[in-house]
Amino acid sequence: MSLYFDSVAILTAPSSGGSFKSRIYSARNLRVSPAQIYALTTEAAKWDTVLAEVIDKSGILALERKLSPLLALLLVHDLLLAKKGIATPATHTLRQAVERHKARLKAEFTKARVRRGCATVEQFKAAVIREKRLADGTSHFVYPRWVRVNNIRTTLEEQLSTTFKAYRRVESLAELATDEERKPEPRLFIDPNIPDLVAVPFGADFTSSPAYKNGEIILQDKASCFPAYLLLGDWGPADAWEGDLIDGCAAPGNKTTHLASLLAKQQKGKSKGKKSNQMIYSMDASTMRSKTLQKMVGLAGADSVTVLQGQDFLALDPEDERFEDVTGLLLDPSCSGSGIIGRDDVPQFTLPAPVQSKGPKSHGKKRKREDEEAVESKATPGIPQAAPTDENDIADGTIDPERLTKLSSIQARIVEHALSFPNATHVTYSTCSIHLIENEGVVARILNTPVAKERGWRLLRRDEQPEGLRRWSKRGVREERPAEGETGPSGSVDLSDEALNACIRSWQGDAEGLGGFFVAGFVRDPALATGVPVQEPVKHSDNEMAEEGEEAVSAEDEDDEEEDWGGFSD
Ligand SMILES: C[S@@+](CC[C@H](N)C(=O)[O-])C[C@H]1O[C@@H](n2cnc3c(N)ncnc32)[C@H](O)[C@@H]1O
Repeated sequence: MSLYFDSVAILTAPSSGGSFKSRIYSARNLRVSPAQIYALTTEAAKWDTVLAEVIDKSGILALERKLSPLLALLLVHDLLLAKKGIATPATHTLRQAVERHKARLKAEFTKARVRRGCATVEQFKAAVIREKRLADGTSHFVYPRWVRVNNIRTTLEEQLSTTFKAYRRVESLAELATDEERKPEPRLFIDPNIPDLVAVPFGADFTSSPAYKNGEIILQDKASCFPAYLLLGDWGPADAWEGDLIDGCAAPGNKTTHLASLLAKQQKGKSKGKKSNQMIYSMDASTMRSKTLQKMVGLAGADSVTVLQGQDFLALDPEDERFEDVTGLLLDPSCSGSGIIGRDDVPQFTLPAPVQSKGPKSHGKKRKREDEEAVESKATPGIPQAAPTDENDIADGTIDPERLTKLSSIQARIVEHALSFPNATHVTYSTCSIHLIENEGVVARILNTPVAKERGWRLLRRDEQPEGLRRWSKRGVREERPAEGETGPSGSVDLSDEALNACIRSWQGDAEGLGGFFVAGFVRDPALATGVPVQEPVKHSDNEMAEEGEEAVSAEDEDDEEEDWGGFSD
């Protein structure tokens, strides 16, 4: 019974953030393999509505008082749908409690299938998934696999005729939705906003394809491609980007290699033989994650990139002569990761109705039964650790307000530091967070800094953005409030409509197939510069950014910073 008791314990434990899978894999005191628990819980979640219906109609909860609704659902799932049936010895009392009613349960399952007009279990499964998606309003969701073509090694045209040769081109993301009745047909959608980006059905696996192994294609979400495109955008071979670049928070390297790919495309059209010596300085404060960055840069063939392993961006001296030609900086610092799909994705089950109590006595009995069930397992979900290949390094995605405030202070400090590079003209700031305090809040704060005013930094307006992003409609927001009945950060920000329109957002759960993301671009406008000199910047120590495994936020000096910023109204 360990599989079922441990699964119940994991499913009913209070949420500690992080993806469901990583919580299982880092759980303590499991008596069965995490893979077994993950397989059972995710499969049973697909069938929950039908299993609840079958259990209710068969009335077994009233007859078998030892079974709780969730335990019954998991056991009945395996009885009806697992190849080997219930995974316990045949003599176990709870297995017997379910198997005693096998004929009745099977009959109810068959009736449920026939009622939906399905001839096979596969058709039934597809129908149930459709039914559930319609019921919870997610029928229009498509989360595809996004694939970026690396212009250093290949071109989109070349990939369309090789890696994607067998793929049929479709005209909308919705056409990529997988119908679980049959194996997904290879289909491909060319993204209209980001050049050289395609989407394919989620199940597509490229990890063993030559194009992936040779760094010709890179698996990178669409929103994660916004920052590099916003920075280097539509500059053409005739007027290619001038100057060097810095990616200050770069591991595992998706945006660095995207910058390199965009530069390579601009260079390709330039006069032959004229080799560019443009540099991209790419760094990460984490030594371990820097190794992944170095590997990814090598695989992408990005010779223009110099990796500064373990380098804290805040400790970089803007006056260092190595950086005197730096004109553009991309900053994608650590954030809460609240926009990442898969955070806190614990399956929510529709359960069979519990047995009605007949007065206070039987209520007491039910409580006792649940308590007994809880002590059957000592399993506790773990706090997941971020892998070096995760774009965001904050592992659990929890939204403690104090932590968000600290994160936003560090984020603002990082962007402020970028604005102080003497020849910088363009800077982008991005997060994969949905929270105002880490996004528009940081922007408001930055625009009010002495360095922004003295040097004439302002937001890159929507009408100045690269063509593909100008057409992107999701823009900055002025206010954040938790949904009714939920708790979470709230606040508002004092930015003009033009400034909010300059900020780019994406959200989980709409038809765009993305997670939550934010990016804003800053440009230096000499006409706005006050010229009032900025005071000597505060020196930051090299180890302000902690190594992996530790808090990525330093709390020092936070109070001083909060004083001169009045961005949030509550
Ligand atoms: C969101 S991830 C970056 C993802 C990366 N831009 C990509 O696209 O693959 C944030 C990274 O910033 C690094 N980081 C945080 N603070 C830093 C600092 N002060 N200097 C350099 N790196 C920092 C973290 O170690 C982490 O790897």
